[in-house]
Amino acid sequence: MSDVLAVDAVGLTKTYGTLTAVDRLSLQVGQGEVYGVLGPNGAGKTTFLRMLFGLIRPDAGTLHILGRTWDEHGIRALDGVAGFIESPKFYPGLTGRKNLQLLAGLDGGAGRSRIDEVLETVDLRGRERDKVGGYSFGMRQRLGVAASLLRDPRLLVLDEPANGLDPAGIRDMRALVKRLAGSGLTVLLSSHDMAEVEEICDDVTIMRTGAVVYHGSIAALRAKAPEQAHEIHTTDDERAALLARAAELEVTRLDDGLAVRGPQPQIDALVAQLIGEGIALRRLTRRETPLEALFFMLTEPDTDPAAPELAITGAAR
Ligand SMILES: Nc1ncnc2c1ncn2[C@@H]1O[C@H](COP(=O)(O)OP(=O)(O)OP(=O)(O)O)[C@@H](O)[C@H]1O
Repeated sequence: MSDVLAVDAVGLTKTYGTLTAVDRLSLQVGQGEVYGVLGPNGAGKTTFLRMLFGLIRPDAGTLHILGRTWDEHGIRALDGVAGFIESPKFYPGLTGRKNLQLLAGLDGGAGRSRIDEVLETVDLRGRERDKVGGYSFGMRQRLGVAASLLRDPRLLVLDEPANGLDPAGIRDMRALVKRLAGSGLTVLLSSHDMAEVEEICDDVTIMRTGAVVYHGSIAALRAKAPEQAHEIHTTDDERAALLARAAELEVTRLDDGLAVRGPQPQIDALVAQLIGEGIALRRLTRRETPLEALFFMLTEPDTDPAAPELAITGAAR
């Protein structure tokens, strides 16, 4: 595999008036990696991808894509790159296959011979002769991936590919991205969903209001995550809270019930103790996963990502 980075952004900045949509973003994606750019709405993910696709120009910073830059290479900066921003657009009155034929033609025709193969890859064989207007949203997203694959890219860029899909659509899209990643393709995807990035990506950059609050591997992020929190509802939440605190669990009173955070064996012991004390357990459910909890800590407006307990800011590679 070549040493050239798939994406090498340094100090990338984009402002709109007084708003800094992307603030000195630096990130490096190696070839063969599956890289997530994660952040809540408005974090600057799409703005970054727009700069990557040359749809807008950065105000500052440099961006190399497979070793090329927009300034030096123009549209050739996208050689070997494919993907889509927001949702892919197709002619609804034409079939999936016809749409792909048209796109392959626009791209110089090279992809025509790949149409069957890419339809197979995205699981649309059997539906390729149906009009796209009758496709589900998930099928259209997968057709968008098929259209990207026609170019036989080395780098696939996907902007929130599972956004707006139903649970089955999300499952299919994640499985597709994982299959593509497993084939050695470099994938850069944006998402607001920690669980999605955790499932698919090796490395992640987490953004909040334009700035990077974490860079690094999912494994390193996981090591920083707090313990799993559970929500418990009992016949006596007051006493249950006292017992949980005595067991050195972190306790938060909710409008209804308690949130307790701590190691699983201590939670198990608490449950046994509650029952021993004659307090019935009405419900015990897991709250957000530890990584989701960490994501909220890093990105919610009222938290300070530089706080010592979150001391992972600037862990850039
Ligand atoms: N053309 C524009 N003009 C003015 N402000 C813009 C423009 N494009 C983006 N912004 C602002 O830049 C910020 C970052 O937007 P961006 O779309 O990149 O965020 P995002 O992380 O992709 O979020 P979302 O998931 O909501 O799309 C937002 O505050 C947005 O309102």
